[in-house]
Amino acid sequence: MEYSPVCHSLYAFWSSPVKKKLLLLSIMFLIWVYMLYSCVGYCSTMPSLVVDTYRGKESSSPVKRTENTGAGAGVGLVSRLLTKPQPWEDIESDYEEPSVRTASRDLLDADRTEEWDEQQQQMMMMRGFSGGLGLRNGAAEPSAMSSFSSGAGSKKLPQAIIIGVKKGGTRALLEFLRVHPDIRAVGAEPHFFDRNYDNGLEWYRELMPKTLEGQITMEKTPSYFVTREAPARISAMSRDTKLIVVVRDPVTRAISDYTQTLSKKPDIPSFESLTFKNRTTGLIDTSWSAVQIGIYAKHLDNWLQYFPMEQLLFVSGERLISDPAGELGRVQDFLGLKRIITDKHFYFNQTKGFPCLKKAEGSSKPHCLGKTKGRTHPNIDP
Ligand SMILES: Nc1ncnc2c1ncn2[C@@H]1O[C@H](COP(=O)(O)OS(=O)(=O)O)[C@@H](OP(=O)(O)O)[C@H]1O
Repeated sequence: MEYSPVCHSLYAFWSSPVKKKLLLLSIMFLIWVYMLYSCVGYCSTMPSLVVDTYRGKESSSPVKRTENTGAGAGVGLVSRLLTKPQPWEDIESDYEEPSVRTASRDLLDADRTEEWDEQQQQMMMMRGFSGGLGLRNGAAEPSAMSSFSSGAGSKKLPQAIIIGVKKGGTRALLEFLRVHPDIRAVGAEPHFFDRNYDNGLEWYRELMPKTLEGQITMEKTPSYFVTREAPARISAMSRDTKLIVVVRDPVTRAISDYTQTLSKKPDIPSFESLTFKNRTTGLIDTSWSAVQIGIYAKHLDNWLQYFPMEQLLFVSGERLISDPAGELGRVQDFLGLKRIITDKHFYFNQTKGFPCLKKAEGSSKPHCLGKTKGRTHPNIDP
């Protein structure tokens, strides 16, 4: 047999117990790194412990809570790196459609400004997050680090969107849906098809959580329903997009909208005086956004120019409260998913006065929506 220096040094290496241990340790280290890599990927689709700790401390403004500056920004970044956006984020939709905004009173403009700041913060955070991880010029170009930290799967444009309506119960629906293992959703409202369209589809896709084969990517932005350009834009992204609209009695919806504004600006005029142009004749001011958003048929017409009725599902905001499992059953059917979310996922919380999840996604504890969902409405003359 021919003498081989390679075989000889390998033999010499293997016969030394210290070197043998070193080799084994290196192999174990490599396996550990591989497992860590896989786990990070897996964890990114798993409930988050990081965020749960602060989520437990109820606050009405999680965005402000975590993502402003200093340590908070750090926690926000880490949580976004390790987890998908969290359920039960109690972000509100204080938008107004532009036409409505012009016609509405100062108070609602101010209201929108406040919300706009909050949304901007959120978006800036998203931009900062993407930028820091290898995005150039807003184009999706994930760096090695981003691929590493966000794990398995790929980011896809949403196949289903909750497009409205504001104050209909959209947050409850999204958070209930997130319990389903085949649904992955963005926690915050991306506002892509109304405010951020110029950022481009790649920017939008980059906001999405990674999904595995067969999983559905979702988002909710209730302002889409009343945005004139939204149907054409969504159709241009994909004509197959499934659209979900949570509708609620338009009068209750208007009061809910008003209550939200009132909570931020207690000095606004009464609901009645904003509703009527002339109280004696009963002439309603349909240009007031709270009324305008509730003219569902008008907005729906716009959607039907681009999508067939079969691609739209109307969820009852009222039944979402009285029979959440029933409504969730309809939604799962519509999305072509197995009915996994059932009665056993919900319980009625007497204190909250609403159905809550026995175990929210991301937690083993029961969870209700935060205090900005389910406000006490002022008494309005029937
Ligand atoms: N389970 C559960 N818990 C709490 N609240 C619930 C729930 N299901 C539906 N709702 C109703 O959701 C209303 C808020 O609607 P949205 O989430 O669409 O609001 S927003 O447009 O995103 O700001 C909110 O309206 P208000 O009661 O006026 O606050 C609730 O009535």
